[in-house]
Amino acid sequence: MRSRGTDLDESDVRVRPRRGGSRPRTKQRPAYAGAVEGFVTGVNRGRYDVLAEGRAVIAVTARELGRGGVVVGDRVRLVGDLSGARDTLARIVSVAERETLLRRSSEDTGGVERALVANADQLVVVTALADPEPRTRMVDRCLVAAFDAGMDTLLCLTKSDLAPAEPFLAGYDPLDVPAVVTQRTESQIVGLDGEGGLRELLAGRISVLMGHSGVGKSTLVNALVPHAQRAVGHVNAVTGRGRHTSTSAVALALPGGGWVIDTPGVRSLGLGHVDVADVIAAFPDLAEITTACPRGCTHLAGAPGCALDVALARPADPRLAARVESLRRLLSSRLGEDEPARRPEGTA
Ligand SMILES: Nc1nc2c(ncn2[C@@H]2O[C@H](COP(=O)(O)OP(=O)(O)OP(=O)(O)O)[C@@H](O)[C@H]2O)c(=O)[nH]1
Repeated sequence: MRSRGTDLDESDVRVRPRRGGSRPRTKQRPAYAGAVEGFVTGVNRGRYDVLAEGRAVIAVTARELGRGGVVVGDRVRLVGDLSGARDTLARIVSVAERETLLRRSSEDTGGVERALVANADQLVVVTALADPEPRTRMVDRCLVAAFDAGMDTLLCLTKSDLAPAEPFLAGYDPLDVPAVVTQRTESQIVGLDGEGGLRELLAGRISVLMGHSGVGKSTLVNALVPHAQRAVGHVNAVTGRGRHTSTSAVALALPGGGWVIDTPGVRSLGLGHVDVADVIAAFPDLAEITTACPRGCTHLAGAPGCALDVALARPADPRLAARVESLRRLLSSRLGEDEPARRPEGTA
């Protein structure tokens, strides 16, 4: 897996250039003797929820780590009071190198980039088949963010009692994105248990759940994680939208091992940071074709000299055309925001 993001280790923090000297750094740097490892499960106004030595600890960060340097999913080292007792604080002194990093930009054209979740290996895009209507463009954009982050993807289609999944799934078949379909009944959630069910697909992994408000994400999380008590909202009958009852990303331990990281209902996901090559790398057959493209090729339909067009012009694998078309849909979803921002419910 690709490595990204902070590659601080314990000995990198607290090291300041020696005044008047530029002696090369040696291994004998100040280290935090006795620092213990922890896993960041939540971030709230500069305070971090960390699981360390089996206890839930609240921590702040060492000044050297800067603002926003630690996100949910980070593996950190901690010093200070690790008792987890009320009114005690530990201190995060280093952040381990990240295996993946899910990010968003403030805009599609660049803008401020923000780390969202570290070290997750799977992005689960949760979409209702109806109420609210599925939004392909937003799903595509979530997939692009996942591929950029080096994460696997999974589509979770909820509310199959309201609409069939097949028409929606047909659009993703060429991309080979796996999918699971769920439906809540009075007594259970169909698609959760058993072979190929959501529980199995999440087992032992660190999965980020992302989806619009009202798609039924909290309903799933509550079923997956006993005692999660994620607030379940109501979809407004007029707007078809939920109420953003979840407010910040939080990592919840799955009973059988693994984590789900529940994120607040996404409104927009700026993709200005995304490198096209990272997205294409998720499709090795197409990536190979694009090695023949001119430098800086956008790989969109009609891009001058794009090797994908050349490949399409030859009689080839009948699936290729569908794959190229779907990849191009993903790539063009990067351009322009998801939808014009709508006012949150209840505001004038
Ligand atoms: N018909 C139907 N309704 C469902 C299903 N799953 C959840 N719902 C309902 O959809 C509404 C929204 O569910 P939530 O679980 O709160 O959705 P959410 O995505 O977490 O929304 P936020 O908390 O606003 O982020 C609730 O009224 C649920 O009872 C389903 O499979 N079928």
